[in-house]
This record gives sequence, C-alpha cells and structure tokens, in this order.
Amino acid sequence: MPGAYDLIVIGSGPAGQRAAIYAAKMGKRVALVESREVVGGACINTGTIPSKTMREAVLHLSGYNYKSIYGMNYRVKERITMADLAFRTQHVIKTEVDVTEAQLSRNNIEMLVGIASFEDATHVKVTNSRGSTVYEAVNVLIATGTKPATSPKVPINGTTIVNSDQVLNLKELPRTLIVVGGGVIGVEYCCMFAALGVRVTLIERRPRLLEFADQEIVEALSYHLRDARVTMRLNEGLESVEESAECAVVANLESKKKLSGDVLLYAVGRQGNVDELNLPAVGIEADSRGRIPVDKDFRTKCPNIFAAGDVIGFPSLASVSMEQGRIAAARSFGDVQIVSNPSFYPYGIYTIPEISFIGKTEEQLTEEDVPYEVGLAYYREIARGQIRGDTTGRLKIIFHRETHSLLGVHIIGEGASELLHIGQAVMALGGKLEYFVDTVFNYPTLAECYKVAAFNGLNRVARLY
Ligand SMILES: Cc1cc2nc3c(=O)[nH]c(=O)nc-3n(C[C@H](O)[C@H](O)[C@H](O)COP(=O)(O)OP(=O)(O)OC[C@H]3O[C@@H](n4cnc5c(N)ncnc54)[C@H](O)[C@@H]3O)c2cc1C
Ligand SMILES: NC(=O)c1ccc[n+]([C@@H]2O[C@H](COP(=O)([O-])OP(=O)(O)OC[C@H]3O[C@@H](n4cnc5c(N)ncnc54)[C@H](O)[C@@H]3O)[C@@H](O)[C@H]2O)c1
Repeated sequence: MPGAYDLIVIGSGPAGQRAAIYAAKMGKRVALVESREVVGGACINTGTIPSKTMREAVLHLSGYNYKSIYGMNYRVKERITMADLAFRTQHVIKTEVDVTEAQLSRNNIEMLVGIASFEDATHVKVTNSRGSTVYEAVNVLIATGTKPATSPKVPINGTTIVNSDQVLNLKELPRTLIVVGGGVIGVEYCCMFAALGVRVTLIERRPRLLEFADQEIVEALSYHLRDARVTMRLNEGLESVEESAECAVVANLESKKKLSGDVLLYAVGRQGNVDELNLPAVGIEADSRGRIPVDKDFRTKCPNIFAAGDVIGFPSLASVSMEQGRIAAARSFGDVQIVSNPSFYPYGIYTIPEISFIGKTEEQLTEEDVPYEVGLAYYREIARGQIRGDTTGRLKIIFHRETHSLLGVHIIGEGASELLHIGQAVMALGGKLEYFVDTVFNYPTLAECYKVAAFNGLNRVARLY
C-alpha cells in the first residue's frame, strides 16, 4: 500500500480543488481522486461554465442587449443554430481545465484517476480500468457533488427528453421547449431559449419561481418571461412524460393537462453522488437526496471524514462550494483561524435579465418583524442605463429603519452579479445607507444606482418623497 496521505480529497470540482490546494499550502501531503477523465467537476464540464458560455453566445447572437436601441428585429445572426451556441463552450472548458490542472500540479497534489470508495475511515480504494489500489489517509474530504435527479416516469433519452447535462448537445434548436422545474437551472435555460425565439412552457409545482429570491424581483423577471412569450404553468406538477409520433414529447401534468413540444428539459433538482462511496463502511448515512449531514466545521459523524460542496446540499453554488472546501480542509487539520460568514454569501442567477442578491428578502424581514425600509433605483433613471439601453433594470436596498444598516441588496438587470459586490462589501464592513450618499461614484456607471437608491430610501424614512 502506498504511504499515507494527510488528506485524500474525493472529487475535483470547486470544493475539492480548493480543499486540496489549501491543504497543500499548509504543507500537507494531498491526493485528489477524480472519476472523470478531466478535472473540474460539474462546474467546469457540464454546469456553470458551459451554461454561462452558452448564455453569452445567446446574448451576443440574438442581439438581446441592443434590441431596445436598434429595434426588436436587431440580431447579429439571422438563423442561430445549436452549433453556434456551442462554438465557444469547448474552448472555455478546455482553458478552465488547463488552468485547474496547472494549479493542482504546481501545488504537488497527486491526481488519482478512478472511482473512490471507503474501505474504512482511513482507507480509500480507487478503482479504474487497470484495477483497484487502496490508499491510506489521515483525513478524507468528500466533495463528490451532484447529478441531475431522475424519475422512472421521465424517460431521459438525450435527444428529445434531456437533463441539464445534455441540453447543450441538442443537434438542433427546438421550435418549442417544455422546461420542468422553476428552480435556477430551469429558469436560466428557459430565459436563454426564449431569447432565441423558442416558444417555451415552464412547469413549476410551487406557486412561484425561484422561491428563495425576493418576490418583487421574481415578479419583474416574470414580466420579462411573459414578454418573451414564455407560458408559465405555476402550481402544476409533472406526472409523466411520453415520446410521441406526432410531436416529439408529451408532458402529462398532475392536473390531467397534456402539453406537447419538440424537446423537454427535466430540471427538478439534483441528487448527491454518494452511491459509489460505500458510506456504510464508515457509518455515514446520506438522506434521500444523497446529501451528507455535516456540522459547522463540515465534519461528518465520522470524525476524520469531512464533506463540502453540493453533496452537503443548500446553497449548492460553485462560489460557496469553493469556500466550504477551503474551510473543511483547514478544520481537518485543526485550523480555526479562517472565518467566513454565510450571511454575506451572494447569489448570482444568470437569467435574462440577470438577478443577484445578498442578505434578506422583504418576505423574510416581514416574517421576522424587522422594521425595514427600501430604497429603489431604476436603471432608466441612470445615465448608464440609458446609454446601455437597459431601461428595465432596478436595484433595491433594504435597510433597517432606525439604524440604517444594510439588510439586503437585490438587483435585476444587466451586470447585476458584478454590481452586487459593492453592496456586499459595504454590508460586510458594517456600512450604513449614508455610505452611498457620501461617496462619489464614477459617472456614468450603473454603480450610481446605489446612490440613487440610498437617497430614495432616506427620503422614504423622512417622508420627503
Ligand atoms: C446547469 C448548471 C448551472 C450552474 N450554474 C452555476 C452558476 O452560475 N453559479 C454557481 O455558483 N453555481 C452554478 N452551478 C452549481 C455549481 O456547478 C456547483 O455548485 C458546483 O459545481 C459544486 O461543486 P462541487 O465541488 O461540490 O461538485 P462538482 O462540481 O459536482 O464536482 C464533483 C466531482 O466529484 C467527482 N466524483 C463523484 N463521485 C466520485 C467518486 N466516487 N470518486 C471520484 N470522483 C467522484 C465527479 O466526477 C465530479 O467531477 C450550476 C450547476 C448546474 C448543473
Ligand atoms: N446561477 C446559479 O447560481 C446556479 C445556476 C444553476 C444551478 N445552480 C444550482 O443547482 C442546483 C439545482 O438546480 P435545480 O434548478 O435543478 O433545482 P432546484 O431544486 O433549485 O429547483 C427544482 C424545481 O423543480 C420543481 N419541481 C420538482 N418536481 C417537480 C414536478 N414534478 N413538476 C413540476 N415542478 C417540479 C421544484 O418545486 C423546484 O422549484 C440549485 O441548488 C442551484 O443552486 C445554481
């Protein structure tokens, strides 16, 4: 058996990468096991990076950002194909894989290719086409991520009935698309296809989309979806899906309605990658969605085994997974110096238009009886909004009525996910609404929204509006 590692990390997505690099920087001997042929996990290979690269192609080729300036018929390319949309994806994936591999090798992290499973708490078996080898480790981090949830009543075939791993491989742009699931994945893809002129029907069992986001922002998004001719079927559950001779797919709803379309995208959540880990060997039990329970230090019930990233559940973001991996690695070696505050973790939802937020929603604050007020700025009131032609975006600051400390920032509109980080910094550093009033921003920028929203909020408190 090869000599013992200080840490074996299972999975090379954002959580595993950051954990491995952090431990290596601490001078530890680290191995990273990955069952795919390439590093990067769902983030680089099938999820975040491909979907965001496709979104960029959609925005560019459809001329989406310039329609309000040059007219609704403005397009960079008349007949947009799936090949056009996938054109840059492989290039971006390859570059990201190369960068990640270089980082891992620079830090002397040993890459082990194969499927990892536990023999016991300190022994991990790695199986590949050449056989199995058992490695010893002082600590182990499970960062195996998730895969799309399946249902026996939804026969995924990769061509007309697809999941989010397969959608980019469609041969042709469908004329009609049924999206099942109004979570982040469903809504992001719904927006992309609708921006290309595809007639999309979105089915969501809950009464509203993106139920964790601020309602006012979701309502604004819903307006855009309707404007892009999306049919929203809320409060409707999918019962089953059939392939059909006349049209490609038929979706049977629980309400007995039938919907037909060229393609159906099934995006109803994700399932933890735990089946191959042999968790019973170490006494760890995942829940029905494959999520591994951990404490605040990301320690499982087995004291030398940690878990981080999507495999532990909410919020299942690449950004947060990286941070969880870093903290888990530190804690596994008794380092308690790193502190990270989840209340300042941002959300970036790449719908069209983009949504980004941090802190509490109005609904949460109302529920908690917090006396809050809001300050609003509309992109249309800002010179940069007019120049860019985004006149529908808005930025909302939620602040405490008495102390004026920031409780949340919610943005919908172009550049939202970048713009949010100004609010994040002010919030994390304990700044108040007055910071924005007393600060000079570059002009003309979208950042000016913060000043306008702060004035608007102060005026509301002083009843000057
Ligand atoms: C379509 C889509 C779009 C997304 N967009 C965004 C976004 O815009 N922003 C954002 O922040 N997040 C986004 N996410 C979420 C983001 O991709 C995940 O949060 C992130 O990838 C989770 O990282 P991870 O390290 O936990 O796991 P993963 O990235 O899933 O990596 C886990 C790795 O473990 C490997 N593995 C599994 N089991 C084993 C085993 N037994 N042995 C060896 N290796 C194993 C897998 O092959 C995989 O490579 C998106 C996800 C999807 C699906
Ligand atoms: N920009 C980003 O940060 C980003 C982008 C994509 C994905 N992600 C992450 O990926 C994860 C998975 O996303 P997701 O959208 O697949 O899952 P999700 O759990 O967020 O949403 C799934 C939705 O499907 C609905 N649903 C379930 N069964 C249904 C049925 N039979 N009929 C109709 N509706 C049904 C649920 O009510 C839910 O709203 C999320 O946790 C998210 O954080 C993040």
